[in-house]
Amino acid sequence: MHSGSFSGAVYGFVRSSTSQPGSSRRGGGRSRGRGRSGSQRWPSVNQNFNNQRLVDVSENFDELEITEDDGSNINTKENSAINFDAYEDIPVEVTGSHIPPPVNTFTEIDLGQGLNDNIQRCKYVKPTPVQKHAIPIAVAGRDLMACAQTGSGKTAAFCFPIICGVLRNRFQTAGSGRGRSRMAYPSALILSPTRELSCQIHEEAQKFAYNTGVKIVVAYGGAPIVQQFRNLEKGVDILVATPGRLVDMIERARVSLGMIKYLALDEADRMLDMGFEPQIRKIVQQMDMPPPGERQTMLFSATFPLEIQRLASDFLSDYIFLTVGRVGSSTDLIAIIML
Ligand SMILES: Nc1ncnc2c1ncn2[C@@H]1O[C@H](COP(=O)(O)OP(=O)(O)OP(=O)(O)O)[C@@H](O)[C@H]1O
Repeated sequence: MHSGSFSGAVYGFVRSSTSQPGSSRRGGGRSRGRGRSGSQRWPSVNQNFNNQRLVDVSENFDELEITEDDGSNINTKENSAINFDAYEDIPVEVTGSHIPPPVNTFTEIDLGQGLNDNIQRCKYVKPTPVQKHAIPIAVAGRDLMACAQTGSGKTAAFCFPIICGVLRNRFQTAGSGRGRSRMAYPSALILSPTRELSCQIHEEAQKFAYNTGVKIVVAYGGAPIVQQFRNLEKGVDILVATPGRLVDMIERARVSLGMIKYLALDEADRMLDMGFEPQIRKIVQQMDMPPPGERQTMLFSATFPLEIQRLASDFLSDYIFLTVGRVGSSTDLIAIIML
């Protein structure tokens, strides 16, 4: 059982003053804050919408060195998109059975050399609170319901375990399903509400997976589907998609979810606000996706209204419930849910 008494300090993450203009993806003007100083190296995500040219991380990452860092400069400009000083008072609640302990450094978790190198390239020295808890939980193979605000570092929290898992499975399975047919068989699916968020997740995930051989493809509506099919044909391990476009691709028999081992839903409350629940349920429950227990599912949401609680109980299996900071709307909170 989970208690819904989410009180405490106001969420303490702040945006870097170096955030890219135009990166806001919410009507309310909330910015995603992909703004560490190094991000000026990356092409604007908006470029992708027009010319379909996906970001080539290698063009940029080769310039970045892997540097040993003792964590003493975590508030320097290099990685100050997040104000780590604001962490101290952030309330964290974790409930569920056999909860893996949180970590204080990324190196405490066995993420593999390739991912560790890329974490250093990204200048992520210290995990954010959601990363401290969510990464060990997910790497242990557990399902997770996480309530955390935008800008808290959720992208890495679900990408690191997924990339790590895909790499581990490489040794056991044939990989990205290439060569079978024109049907793509991703082993991980990340659902997000908007094309902007999907592109941002894709861009981050490419950095994290740089040089590992893990193939990440993004699919979103409002852009020609043909180019996205071509990207899928080159092979895909991790598919980042908006719900409507993914349903379209599945119905055209170009994507199968039959090999999915990892499912992450980012900003689940936002997806429901946008009316995506039928598409999400179709994707997760009515296609060929393995059922809860046979896949690993991570559900991220800023708020925890009844609809999200229902999704959690329908999509997750023996899950761990993590709350970092104050959950969005106190009136939406329901005190108890059953595991
Ligand atoms: N451990 C870390 N160390 C340094 N910077 C980090 C760390 N984790 C995330 N960041 C940076 O902080 C910013 C916000 O992180 P991120 O975009 O992952 O948050 P998010 O919770 O996924 O946001 P959203 O809700 O908008 O999806 C990004 O610029 C990201 O690169």
